[in-house]
Amino acid sequence: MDLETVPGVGATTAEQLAQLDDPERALREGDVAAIARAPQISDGRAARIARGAIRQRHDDHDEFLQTDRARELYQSVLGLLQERAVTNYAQKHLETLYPSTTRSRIDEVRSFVTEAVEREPAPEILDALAGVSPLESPSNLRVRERCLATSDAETYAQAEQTFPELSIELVEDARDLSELARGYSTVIAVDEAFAGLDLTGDVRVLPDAFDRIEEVVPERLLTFFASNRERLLAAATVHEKAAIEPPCDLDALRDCLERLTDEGTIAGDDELVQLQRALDDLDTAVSSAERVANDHLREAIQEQNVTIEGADLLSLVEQGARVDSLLERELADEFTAAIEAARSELLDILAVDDYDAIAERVFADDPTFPVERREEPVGRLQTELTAARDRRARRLKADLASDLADLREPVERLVSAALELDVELALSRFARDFDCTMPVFEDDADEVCSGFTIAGGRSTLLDVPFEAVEPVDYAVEGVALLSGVNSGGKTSTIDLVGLVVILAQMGLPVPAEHVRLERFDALYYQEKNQGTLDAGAFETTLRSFGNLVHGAGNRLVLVDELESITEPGASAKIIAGILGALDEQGTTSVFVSHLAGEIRAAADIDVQIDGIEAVGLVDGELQVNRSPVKGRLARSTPELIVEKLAQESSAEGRFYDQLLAKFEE
Ligand SMILES: Nc1ncnc2c1ncn2[C@@H]1O[C@H](COP(=O)(O)OP(=O)(O)OP(=O)(O)O)[C@@H](O)[C@H]1O
Repeated sequence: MDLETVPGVGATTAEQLAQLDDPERALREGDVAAIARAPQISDGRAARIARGAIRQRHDDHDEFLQTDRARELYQSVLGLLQERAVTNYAQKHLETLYPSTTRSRIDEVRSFVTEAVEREPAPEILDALAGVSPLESPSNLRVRERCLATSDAETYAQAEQTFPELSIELVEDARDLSELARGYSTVIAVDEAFAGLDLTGDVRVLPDAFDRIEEVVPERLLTFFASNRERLLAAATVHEKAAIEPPCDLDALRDCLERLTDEGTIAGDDELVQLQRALDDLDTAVSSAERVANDHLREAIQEQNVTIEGADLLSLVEQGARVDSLLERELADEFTAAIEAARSELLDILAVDDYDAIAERVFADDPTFPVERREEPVGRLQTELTAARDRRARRLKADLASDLADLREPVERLVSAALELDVELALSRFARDFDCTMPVFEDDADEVCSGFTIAGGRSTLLDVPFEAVEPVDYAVEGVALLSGVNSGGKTSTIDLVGLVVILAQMGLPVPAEHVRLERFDALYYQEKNQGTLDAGAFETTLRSFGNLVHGAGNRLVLVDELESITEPGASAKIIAGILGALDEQGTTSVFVSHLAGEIRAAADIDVQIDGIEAVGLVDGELQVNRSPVKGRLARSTPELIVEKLAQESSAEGRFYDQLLAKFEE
């Protein structure tokens, strides 16, 4: 795949993307999190690139959202979806959902969503998802006790690429290798030519080292699993709680993780622990053994009455004989017992098998007081224990790395599946929280409909809790004016229309009992202006409508109180003209207006007027029927208040009757 063919990806971005492990997969699957891992690519940019790749796949090049308000509605929808995702990954992935004009893209998402909404968003799954995130490969791993050696410059360069964790050394002959073996615990020679040579030190000749990466650097796998432990365990729990078939044996995975420390070394091996402990305790164990022997001897000497014959005393004094010989003669048994006690103390503390012979040599059989260690056997013990520990650790690491190698690829799928589930659950939660249903597109249905029909629609964007939102029925084919009392819900109704159409064209379910619509090419939503525009701004707004009425295709146009841009008389004429042009094009349009009557009067066409009516005034509060009534110009709030005053029998009754009659003219 040529990355530069993706819309929005130039030469520099293509280079940045090429540094990913598998950029084609990331683009194909819309994996925003992976794309964002490329250098210099922000999350927002990654989402745009992923959307570009999807658009390219569906040959979907038209922008559906044509105005700021349309884009704002889309962002609100996205926000509601993202709030329902647990992982950062899913939040970003949801940004690849956009309102599309192509049937293949809408159908693709619809089939994904149809399955997703069946998923039960159980709290224990959501809890487990909190611990899942994409797997990471630790980048700063260094293994210092091992090196790789070659005599070939090309192999050297290749080794540097393949084994960034190891030092790579250039050598000429066996002597160089043996020299290296003094500085490293293990030297891995990769040239065939070194096989069969007499090499000293731990030098392994592995000409196929490049195919045995796990064996050469088992630490790479071990640290990968150690640093991703929590994510892997969480992803495993997600699979169990959601009853999804895992791509690997989860017990085997857990068992492997238990054999690893957080640093990527071996955990839970008794023998290794014993060897390490013996090494750590060696010095204190020897000191403790010395103390045992000397305490024993001190006690024995204190209790002893030594009778020295004159000849012996003379010999001691004249020949400079040491007290040792006296000790040997008089306290031989006690000395033997003291040395035995010291040896057994040492072995008890070290608690490792197979080292008795060396440990026994730590204390000499020749009687001395005080008893002191011999450094040579202590040093031997140190060397032998270290070698045994390293041997054991190496073997266990190799065994574990070989078990982990089988899990390396499945765990990627394990985590991906958990993250994808989060995307699905976000959609499922959205559909459940807002009682959504799948909309029906005109081109899916037997009966052709144009425009839209919403039954029992409830906006998710209102300033009241969703449970308190009153359902709205509204259908428009062609152009319509929407009239209604102040605060009756006119803006909220066209918001609902915009919201429903955006969701439907994203391929998502909509918050309504039933929705039918045509597949629109674009959404123009002109929000209400705050106050009259100056001449320049007025001209710009008019120009935007000029462009709109010249375009072609099935567009949806929603406009809120356009009359506020200029004086009422002129507004009514302008709106009537725009409606006429839109009607000619067959565009579906809803214009919210307080001047619906005046506009109809100025229009050349028979414009449909719908009305959001107040059904009465209770304690000064308007009671509103939120569903626009077809073909009815809604009475305004002032008219309702005048009517109420006229009905109340009062001295001014006649005055209010006359006022009311003015409204009915
Ligand atoms: N379907 C509904 N269910 C419950 N409350 C609603 C509904 N529609 C609107 N409302 C309430 O009515 C308020 C006013 O709605 P909205 O702004 O849409 O009215 P409007 O007719 O456009 O007002 P204006 O004539 O002042 O522009 C909303 O803020 C909301 O609290």
